[in-house]
Amino acid sequence: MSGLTDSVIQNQQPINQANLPPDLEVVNMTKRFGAMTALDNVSLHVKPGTFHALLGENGAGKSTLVKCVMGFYTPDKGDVLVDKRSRPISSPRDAHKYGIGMVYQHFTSVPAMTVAENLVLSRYDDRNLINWKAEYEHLKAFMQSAPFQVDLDTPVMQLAAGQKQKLEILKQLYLQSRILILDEPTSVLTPQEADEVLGLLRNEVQAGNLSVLMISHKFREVMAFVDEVTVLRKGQFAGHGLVKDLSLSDLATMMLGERRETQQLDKTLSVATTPVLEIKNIHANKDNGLTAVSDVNLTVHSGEIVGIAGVSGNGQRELVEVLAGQRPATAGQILVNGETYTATRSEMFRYRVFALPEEPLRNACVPHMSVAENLALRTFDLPPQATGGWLLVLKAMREAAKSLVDTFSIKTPSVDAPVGNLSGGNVQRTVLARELSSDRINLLIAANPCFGLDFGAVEYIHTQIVAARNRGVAVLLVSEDLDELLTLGDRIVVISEGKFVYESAIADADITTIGQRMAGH
Ligand SMILES: Nc1ncnc2c1ncn2[C@@H]1O[C@H](COP(=O)(O)OP(=O)(O)OP(=O)(O)O)[C@@H](O)[C@H]1O
Repeated sequence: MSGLTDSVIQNQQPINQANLPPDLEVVNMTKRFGAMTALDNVSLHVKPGTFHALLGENGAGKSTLVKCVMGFYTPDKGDVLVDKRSRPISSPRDAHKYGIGMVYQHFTSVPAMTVAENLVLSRYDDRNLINWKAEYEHLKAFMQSAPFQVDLDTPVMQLAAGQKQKLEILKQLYLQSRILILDEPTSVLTPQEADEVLGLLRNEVQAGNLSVLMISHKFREVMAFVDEVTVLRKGQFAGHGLVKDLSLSDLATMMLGERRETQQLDKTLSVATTPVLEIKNIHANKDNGLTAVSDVNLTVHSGEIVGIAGVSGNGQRELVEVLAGQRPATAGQILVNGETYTATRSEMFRYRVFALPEEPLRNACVPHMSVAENLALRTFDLPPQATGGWLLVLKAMREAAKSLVDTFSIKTPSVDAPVGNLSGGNVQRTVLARELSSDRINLLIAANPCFGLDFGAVEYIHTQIVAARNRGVAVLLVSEDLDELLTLGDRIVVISEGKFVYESAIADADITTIGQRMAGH
């Protein structure tokens, strides 16, 4: 456990046994989507005042289970018991009545509104008239007594990811939820932010104020903060236990059903000399017109992975958007293969630039279109798919998709299923399959490519990125996961307040200095 974790956990308060959170049980729950059984007779028990993790590979049924508890889905069979009594829950509003609240993987706050406005908006009461002055005083008092603080007057769009996640948790505390369900709460946080948020939650659990049920893919966090785990595999219950009795390899075996060796990443020795991407004096603004990126310069060569480290909200997202043609640069120049590049679709095709963006379902997919159509988004107007009549095009598209689904192990009922129905990890694999499968790739820009993925998928994606690099692809890897950058990168750059403030070959990188630069020192 880190020093930070220790200090956060030590602050214990006496437990009020009489006022513990409710007992939550899921009993024999089954949920089908058409012919597909997403959840098959699964039971789970979150005891009052415990920190419980729900583990499983991508597509194991974790989100489906918690969505049934929250009333988003109606299970085909099974019960939710709160304090040992079966409760009808058909909406999050019902769940709230029983003290159950959920923090989602993606932020749900309204970006243009302030923290205070978002908190008031999150309430379930139907008051038409809001007495803002009284409300604001109430919010100030709430914030002072909350385990962590976020400035009430800041518009949400100006908050860094860590603060946004804290706001999502604060919303639930404000709503007086006693059982908090968290869907991968730390995916958008740095390790330090994650330790802080989980440590604060752990304090609340130990004080008997909260129970937590957390979906997680991060073994480190499970080992450090969690009391009990329930594991799902392919929609079925695969195991349960106390974390103190389980090793990492026990957890992995429960998840996968078999013992399995970890893969080695074989980076070939390469001397990177041919510049592929040149970023020259680039400036860019945030949505609100304030400076996001200020005078950054960087060259990425063929056969190298350059990692950009930084605390989220320091300009990395805007920089990637400029490189992906989703945001204009306000000054500066980008070259690819020595020629001016403005990231239009035709230039991306001509210069063979591929992008793995953050939040792929929103930024790189059309959710209601099928897996096959989404896989073909880059190539539908090119041969062989674009030759012949429409029926032939569709056939070619489905054939190409089937082969990609196989190669990239995408779990989908068929290539005709809407991509929006896939689990988060499988959406990510779909985008990855589309972007990485081309042998024409020259430059890969990846932003947090392993967000929300199980450890098997993470390993797979890392292997694919390194393989691309070994083939001579230039890779710009933006990640909030420092370990990922140190494992994959050849060089590392730190971005802070929109500027590059540190650069080093990975072999010579000094972790303490990187941490200090990330924190703006
Ligand atoms: N609305 C839906 N319609 C059809 N199938 C669905 C729907 N939601 C989920 N599924 C399927 O149910 C299965 C379980 O998905 P679920 O999202 O619960 O997995 P998960 O364990 O949360 O995965 P991940 O870690 O990738 O988020 C998957 O095969 C998914 O494709």
